[in-house]
Amino acid sequence: MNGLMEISSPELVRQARAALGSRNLVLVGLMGAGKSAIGRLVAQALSVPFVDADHEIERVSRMSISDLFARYGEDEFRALEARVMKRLLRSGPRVISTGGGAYINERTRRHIKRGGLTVWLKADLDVLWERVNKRDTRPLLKTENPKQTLENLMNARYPIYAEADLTVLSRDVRKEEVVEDVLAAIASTIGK
Ligand SMILES: Nc1ncnc2c1ncn2[C@@H]1O[C@H](COP(=O)(O)OP(=O)(O)OP(=O)(O)O)[C@@H](O)[C@H]1O
Ligand SMILES: O=C(O)C1=C[C@@H](O)[C@@H](O)[C@H](O)C1
Ligand SMILES: [Mg+2]
Repeated sequence: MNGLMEISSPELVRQARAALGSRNLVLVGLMGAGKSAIGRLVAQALSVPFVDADHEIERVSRMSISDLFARYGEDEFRALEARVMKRLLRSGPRVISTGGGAYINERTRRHIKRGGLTVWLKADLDVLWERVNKRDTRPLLKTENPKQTLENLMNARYPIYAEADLTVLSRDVRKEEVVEDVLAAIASTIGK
């Protein structure tokens, strides 16, 4: 979906935009949750800039995420991710879609908590699997049983994603519906 999205309620957009103020909206969650796809649409609805942290990491390193993992390993990737996130969080408002492991890393999570309003896009295993099994660009899923790996990641990570300020269910419905749920969740923080 690349065209302009139909948001049913301009009032909802207005409330969400007012609630966000100058903060960054930071989307967290597992691979396939829709952080990139939904984040782009939420930014468009709110008329604020959108940044995808994975793309930003690829841009500054001039390498793909897969190559970064293969050449330098996960620890180096996480250190780079933490630096990029810290910089992205310095000014707002914008919508920042994180990589799936960003919020799990303690250092990066600290930066995020300081600099943004966080939304966990939560999805169940089958929805995630349906979405991620079409591409093999995710280094952590290059295992013998990637669906099992995804389930293990869910079990390990869901308690940490649950620390996010807001949770929205990313389910098998039109993206616009999930976008509206995100806007409603942001709007609900007004005055808090
Ligand atoms: N509500 C939805 N309905 C249908 N498809 C969706 C929905 N949300 C996301 N998708 C699709 O699922 C796929 C994965 O989504 P996306 O790339 O946004 O996930 P992500 O959370 O950014 O994952 P990663 O952490 O790997 O970057 C994309 O092809 C996207 O278009
Ligand atoms: O869940 C994860 O740890 C990752 C998710 C992707 O967004 C990338 O940031 C990378 O593949 C690692
Ligand atoms: Mg993404």
